[in-house]
Amino acid sequence: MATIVPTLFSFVRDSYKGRFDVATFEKEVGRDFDNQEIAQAINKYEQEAKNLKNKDEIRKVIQYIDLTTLNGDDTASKVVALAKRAINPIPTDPSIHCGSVCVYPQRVADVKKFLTATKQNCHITGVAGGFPSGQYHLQSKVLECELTVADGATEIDIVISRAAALEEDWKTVHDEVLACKKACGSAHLKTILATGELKTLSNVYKASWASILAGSDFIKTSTGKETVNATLEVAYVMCTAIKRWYELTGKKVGFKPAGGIKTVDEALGFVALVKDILGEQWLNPTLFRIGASSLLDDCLKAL
Ligand SMILES: O=C[C@H](O)COP(=O)(O)O
Repeated sequence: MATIVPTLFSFVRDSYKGRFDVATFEKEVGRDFDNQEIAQAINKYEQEAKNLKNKDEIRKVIQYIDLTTLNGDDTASKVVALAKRAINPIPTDPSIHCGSVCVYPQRVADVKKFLTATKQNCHITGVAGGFPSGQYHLQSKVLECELTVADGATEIDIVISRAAALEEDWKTVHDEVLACKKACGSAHLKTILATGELKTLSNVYKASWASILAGSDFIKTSTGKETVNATLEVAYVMCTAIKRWYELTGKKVGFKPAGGIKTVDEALGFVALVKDILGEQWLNPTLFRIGASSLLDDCLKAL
């Protein structure tokens, strides 16, 4: 049995690899979400967040953070200052560091140069692939992923085509993510669904599934630039998709809520949700990140 189970897992996983079959996709994603059930679960996570609020959990939250700046006026000195903060977010405790520093493609080389010069390590996330609108030619999305990895990004955050998603063209959503995944090489790919623009929870589940099938290492809620960003409701649906994929294939896909998460209380709501749906095994920076530009400030205040 011990040998049969992994073999079965890899058979299911390999049968999905690199191809998109519309009928199989539709069969898998044809499910409804019970809004009342989700509302009850969210209420529970918000309560649990209060119980989780202690210094140990806050220190863990700091380690989940992809410390982010995504502004038009970002400069080399600004992203280097951010990288220093990501490497040593709690000045009195050098053992703690953030998950990564997250910047625009043109600023990746600045961070890499600083890390090389100072012989320090930190994951560099580059947002690429037409972030944040996704309204670019696929060739340019792919080239942007390649250039950003060449500049030193170890993780790439791309965003799906909402145009294709809203037109129910899930094959295009899948194929674009697959092309970007190939362009990333060994860099980890986090695929942003921009859930605030997907209109329905059913679309959020379908976008999750298309992105997972295409080989995303993580799925991420939002760019931080949509009107509505990370919510516990979409997190519930996305984590349900991650769980289903794990049950089918034995493969763990990470989860990254991002955008508008500013307080420890909000962050701990996502921690409670991940713990409930995916289990403790997901609660480490390999499988769980929080994309945030200002959450660290609130964490340090609460310590
Ligand atoms: O990916 C990360 C987000 O862009 C950060 O959003 P935020 O500035 O609302 O924290």
